[in-house]
Order: sequence, then C-alpha cells, then structure tokens
Amino acid sequence: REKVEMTKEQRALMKAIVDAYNRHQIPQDVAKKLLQEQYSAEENFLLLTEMATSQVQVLVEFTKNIPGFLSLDREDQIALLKGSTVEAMFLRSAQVFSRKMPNGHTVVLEERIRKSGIPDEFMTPMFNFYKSIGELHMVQEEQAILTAITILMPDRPYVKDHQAVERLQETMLNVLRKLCVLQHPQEQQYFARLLGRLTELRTLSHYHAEMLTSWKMNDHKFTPLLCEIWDVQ
Ligand SMILES: O=C(NC1CCCCC1)[C@H](C1CCCCC1)n1c(-c2ccc(CO)cc2)nc2ccccc21
Repeated sequence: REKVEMTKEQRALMKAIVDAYNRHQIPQDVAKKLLQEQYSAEENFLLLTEMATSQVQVLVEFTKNIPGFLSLDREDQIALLKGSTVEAMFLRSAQVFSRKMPNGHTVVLEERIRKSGIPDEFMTPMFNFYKSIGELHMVQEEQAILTAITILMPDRPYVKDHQAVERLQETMLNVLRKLCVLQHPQEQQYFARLLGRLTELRTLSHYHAEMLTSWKMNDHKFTPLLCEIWDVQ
C-alpha cells in the first residue's frame, strides 16, 4: 500500500486542534467526584448542569481555535455550536468513562451513573455508546479532531452557508483519515468505524432532553445558558 504521509499544513492543523483541545479541559474531574460517593438524584442533576454549563463554555473556546471557524458567517457559528453541544457533551462523557482507571473504578463509576437519577430506559443506549467509544482506544489527537468534526457538521439546523462548513469539515476529515491509518495500521476500517460512532452519537443526543426532564426528581432547574442552548424549560 502507498505510504501515507501528512502534509506540513495537516500536521500544523492537527497541532492547533490538539493544543486547543488540551487547553480547554473541564476544570474539575467529574469522574473523581462520582467515585468519591453516591450523590442523591438532586445533587447529581446539579452536578450535571454545572459540568455541562462549564463544558459549553470550554467548547466555545475550543471552537474559536478551529482554523477557519471564525471566518464563517457569525450566525452559522452560533448554529454550529448550538447544534453540537449535546453531542460534544456525550462524546466527552464517553471519553471520561472509557479513560484508563485503576481496577474496579470503571465498575463503580458505571454503578454511580446507573443510580444517578437518569431514567432506566436510557441506560442501555448510553452505555452501549460509551463502551463502543472505549473499544476504539482513540488517541487524544483523534478525540480532538473527532470533536472538531462533530462541531463542523454542515447539516445542523439553520446553517446557511452549507458549503463553507463542508469545506472546513472535509479538511478535518482528511487529517483524521490519515491519522487513523498512521495510528491503527492494522485496522483497515478504523476510520469508517470512528465515523460510524458519530451516527450513534446523534441518536443518543436525541434522548438528551427527555433524559433531563424525566430525571428522577421534581422541579428540574437549569442554568440560563443551558436553557438557551438545550431544548429544555
Ligand atoms: O457530568 C457528567 N458528564 C460530564 C458532562 C460535561 C463533560 C464531562 C462529563 C455526567 C454525570 C453527571 C452526574 C450524574 C452522573 C452522570 N455524565 C454522563 C451523562 C451526561 C449527560 C446525561 C444526560 O443527558 C447523562 C449522563 N455520562 C458520564 C460518563 C462518565 C462520567 C460522567 C458522565
């Protein structure tokens, strides 16, 4: 097979994305908190809204560092962010869940999430997704570029200049394709499997609003930012 090489531009693009991804991390580690103790449904709901609120802010900073994003139409920038925050949150949650942890911690973490207040009917699709992400053993470059690809989805609602977004996403897809061949030379279809997860991610994010509004507690309070960006309340 022909030798796959990244161009200088592609390596620079990847470095910019990975640096931004690492710079904009969630401040505190939600997995550590969850491993400490089992919280009530109310405390878990509050923890989720706090984590998700800070993740949206982090995601905005990350997105501003995606080369070309700030040259897009301003309203399209908003449409892309609004359309991708839930998927980015589940993608990040999956990465948190499948991070290498000391023996038995993942089991405890899964248990804590199962008892967090999320309605039971969402557990299977959610954990199936988390485990399917875990099985891919993504390197952080792949995680960062996959997040950028999720944000640069041309078919989000209300995007006007479809093509401009498609061009940016295509650039990212080309980098990811080469990266997959270089990182997983033994797995021919690794790139295709990775993109297949984005379909699973979109399906999971359809459950999101209902997961929140049917959280096992009364009076679900959201932050103003989450009301704005999620279709709740
Ligand atoms: O805080 C969290 N996720 C954050 C979000 C921002 C980015 C970092 C992770 C929450 C937990 C909050 C407290 C109750 C237990 C779930 N979480 C979920 C999750 C997220 C959203 C929903 C409903 O839409 C259901 C579950 N999956 C996780 C997998 C691993 C570790 C935390 C995980």
